[in-house]
Amino acid sequence: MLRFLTAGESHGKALVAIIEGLPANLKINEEDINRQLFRRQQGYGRGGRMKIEKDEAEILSGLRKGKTIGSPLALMIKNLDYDNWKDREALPVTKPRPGHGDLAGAIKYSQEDIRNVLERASARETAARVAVGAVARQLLSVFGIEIMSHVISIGDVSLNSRGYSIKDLAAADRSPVRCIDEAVSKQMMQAIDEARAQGDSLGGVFEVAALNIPVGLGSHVHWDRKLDGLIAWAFMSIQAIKGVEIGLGFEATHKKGSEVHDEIFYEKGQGFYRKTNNAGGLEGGISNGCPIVVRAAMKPIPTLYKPLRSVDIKTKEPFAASIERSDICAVPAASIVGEAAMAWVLAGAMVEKFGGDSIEEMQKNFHEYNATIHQERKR
Ligand SMILES: Cc1cc2nc3c(=O)[nH]c(=O)nc-3n(C[C@H](O)[C@H](O)[C@H](O)COP(=O)(O)O)c2cc1C
Ligand SMILES: C=C(O[C@@H]1CC(C(=O)O)=C[C@@H](OP(=O)(O)O)[C@H]1O)C(=O)O
Repeated sequence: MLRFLTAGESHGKALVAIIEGLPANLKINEEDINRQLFRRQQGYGRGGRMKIEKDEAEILSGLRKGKTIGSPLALMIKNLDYDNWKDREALPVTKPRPGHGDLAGAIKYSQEDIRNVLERASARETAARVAVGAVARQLLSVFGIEIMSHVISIGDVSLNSRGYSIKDLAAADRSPVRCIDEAVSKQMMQAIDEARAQGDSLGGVFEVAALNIPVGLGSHVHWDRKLDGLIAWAFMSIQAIKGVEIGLGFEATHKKGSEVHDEIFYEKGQGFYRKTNNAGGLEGGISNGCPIVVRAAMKPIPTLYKPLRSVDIKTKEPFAASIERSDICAVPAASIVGEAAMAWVLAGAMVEKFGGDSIEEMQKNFHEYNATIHQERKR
C-alpha cells in the first residue's frame, strides 16, 4: 500500500512529505521533481508570493545512489518567505475571510488567532503534494503511463468543445493560462486583468488526462476500492476544488444512454476496443484501458481586494475585509496539482494491482498480466 503525509505551514520553515510503500530500486530523478514544482509555480494571475518562492525538493531519506531502497522517502521544500516572517511581530488575525477556512477552523480548534488555521489551510501545502505526485509519476513512467492537463475555462471564458486530441494537450505548457487555444488564452488573461482591476478573483475548470492505462486498476467490488471514487476524493481534497467530473460528467445527464455509452468492438489481434471515450476510461470503478479523463471545478480565490462583509471574532464588530497580497486566479497552478493527485491515485492502484517489494517484481507481474491479456486477444 502506498501512503503519504505532509506537514508544514505556509510561512513556516519548510514543507515536508513522507511517502511510504514505494517499491525498492525505483530510480528517482530530483530534477524531474523540481520541474513539476516549477510548473506549479507558473500561471497568469498569481500574486506576489510566487515571486519570492523558488520551490526545490531536497530528498532526506529513502534513497541511495539515486534509487529507492524500500524505506520511507522523506522530502523537504524550503519556504523562502520564512526569512521575511520569522522576526515579524505576530499580531493575532481576528478577521475571518469568507470562503477561506478561517472562521470554521478557528471555532473548531478553539483558536483566538486565525493565523493558526490559515497557515495550514493555505494552498502552499500543494507544493508538497506536487513533489509527492512527481515521485508517483516516476513510478508510473516505468509502465509508460503519462499524465497531462490543461485549463478549460477561467471565469466566463471557455474553450468551446471537447474537439481536441490528447496530443494537443502538450501545448498547454506553453500558455501562461495553460489553455491550448491561443485566442482563448488571451481572453482568459484579459478576464484575469479585469478581475484584478475590480479587486475581484476568478475560478475555472481544468482537465487532467492519464494515458496508457492498463485495464483493471481499481475494483467494482467495494466502495473504497472504486478508482473513480478514489480519484474524485483526491481531486476534491485540493484547496478550492468544488466539483469533479469523470468523462462526460454532468454533460451526460442531458443526453440519452445511446448517445453516452461507449460501444464495444473486437478485432482479432487488437482485442476489444472503443471508438469513443465518454466514460473517461472508467466503468464500474475499474480502468477500461481508455485514457482516464477528469475535470475539476475551482471556485474563485476567497481573499479579495474588494471588501466583503465579515465579523471580527474578538470584538464581534462587523468589518469590510481588505488584504495586502493574494492570487487573483490559480486555476493553471491547480491543474498541475490535479496532475499530481491523478499520479498519486494511479501509482497506488498500480502498486495494489501489480504489487511487489521491488520495481523488478512489479514489472514482472505487469508483463505477465499483459501477456495473458494479449493471449486472449489473439483468440
Ligand atoms: C494553487 C492554489 C493557490 C491558491 N491561492 C490562494 C490565495 O492566494 N488566496 C486565497 O485566499 N486562496 C487561495 N487558494 C484557495 C484557498 O487555499 C482555499 O479556498 C481555502 O484553503 C479554503 O478551502 P476550500 O476552498 O477548499 O473550502 C488557492 C488554492 C490553490 C489550489
Ligand atoms: C504559497 C502558495 O500559495 C498561497 C496560497 C494561499 C492560500 O490562502 O491558499 C495564499 C497565498 O499565500 P500568501 O498569503 O503567502 O501570499 C498564496 O501565495 C503556493 O502556491 O506556493
